[in-house]
Amino acid sequence: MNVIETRGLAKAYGERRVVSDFAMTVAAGDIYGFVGKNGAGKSTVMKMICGAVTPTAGEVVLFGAAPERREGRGATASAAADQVRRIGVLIEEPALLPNLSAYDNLMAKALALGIADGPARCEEVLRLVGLQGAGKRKTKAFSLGMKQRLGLALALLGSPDLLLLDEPFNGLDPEATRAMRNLIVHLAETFGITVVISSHVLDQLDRMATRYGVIAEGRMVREMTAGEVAAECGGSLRVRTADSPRALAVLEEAYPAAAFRAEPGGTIVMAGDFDTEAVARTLSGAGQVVLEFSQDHRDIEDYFVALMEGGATHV
Ligand SMILES: Nc1ncnc2c1ncn2[C@@H]1O[C@H](COP(=O)(O)OP(=O)(O)OP(=O)(O)O)[C@@H](O)[C@H]1O
Repeated sequence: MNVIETRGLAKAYGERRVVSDFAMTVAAGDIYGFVGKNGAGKSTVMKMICGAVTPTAGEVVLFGAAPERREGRGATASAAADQVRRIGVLIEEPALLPNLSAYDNLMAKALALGIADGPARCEEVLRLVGLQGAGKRKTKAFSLGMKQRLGLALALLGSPDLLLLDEPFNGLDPEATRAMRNLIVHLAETFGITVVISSHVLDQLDRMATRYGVIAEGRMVREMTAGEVAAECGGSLRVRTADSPRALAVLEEAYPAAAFRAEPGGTIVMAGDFDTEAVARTLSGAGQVVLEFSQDHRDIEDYFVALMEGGATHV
């Protein structure tokens, strides 16, 4: 089931279009890395998904059904509210009451949400985010990392099925970043929560995301699985020999699991990272004269920057 599907989503502020014809699909259980340059429109999209910003055009289908389709037009507003209640949101800095303790901040929201077992739930989410020892402290004394964790606790209070996290690693040191990442993965794996994370910290996303969406100038450039990113980022070996069809046959036999592509001009491209000497030995052992040989390494940063710039994406 798709937890989020946006169709033709658009937002303009006055004359300025910041999101246009935006199509995004997030499946249940995804940890979806939402990637784009500053100002590309990530926060605006997330705010439209959770109902904080009204789209200029298009629709957001949540949990497999647009409210009016599921409930009939009369009940649209309450159905939409039900859907929004299933979303936990951490967008920008969490709005904390500085003179209240972490626990009281949580209790204030628990009361507003009408959560039945408020005190127990507040203790539970404090424990989940590793703040059980700091519940009584006023939040004005919290470090940025603690504030972010408390923001996540607030987002978790209503037991959401979907978490929208906008730059959750912002301002965190490496240790706090790792703790936040482990926590997000734990939440996804233990409770089956679907997570959308916008972040510039690509190496963190690389360790957790199962799917990606890349936004540039308010438009979806591409969505892909982590496997596709790995395959496309994993580098490639380019080989040109005097007898390309024969060399291809030799390599396919020697590397049955590898993916090959033959380019015009006789160059063979093997997707992945290889022991170049072993490949060269295989070819020369089969009597093939190697004319050109190069290993191309791409990293995830280069790959996403190219996508965000609208550049080439293939090996
Ligand atoms: N309320 C608003 N009024 C006018 N313009 C806005 C408003 N909110 C956002 N924008 C503009 O919309 C564009 C997209 O902003 P948005 O915050 O969605 O981008 P982003 O990808 O989240 O960027 P960042 O990575 O810097 O957070 C920006 O140019 C921003 O200035």
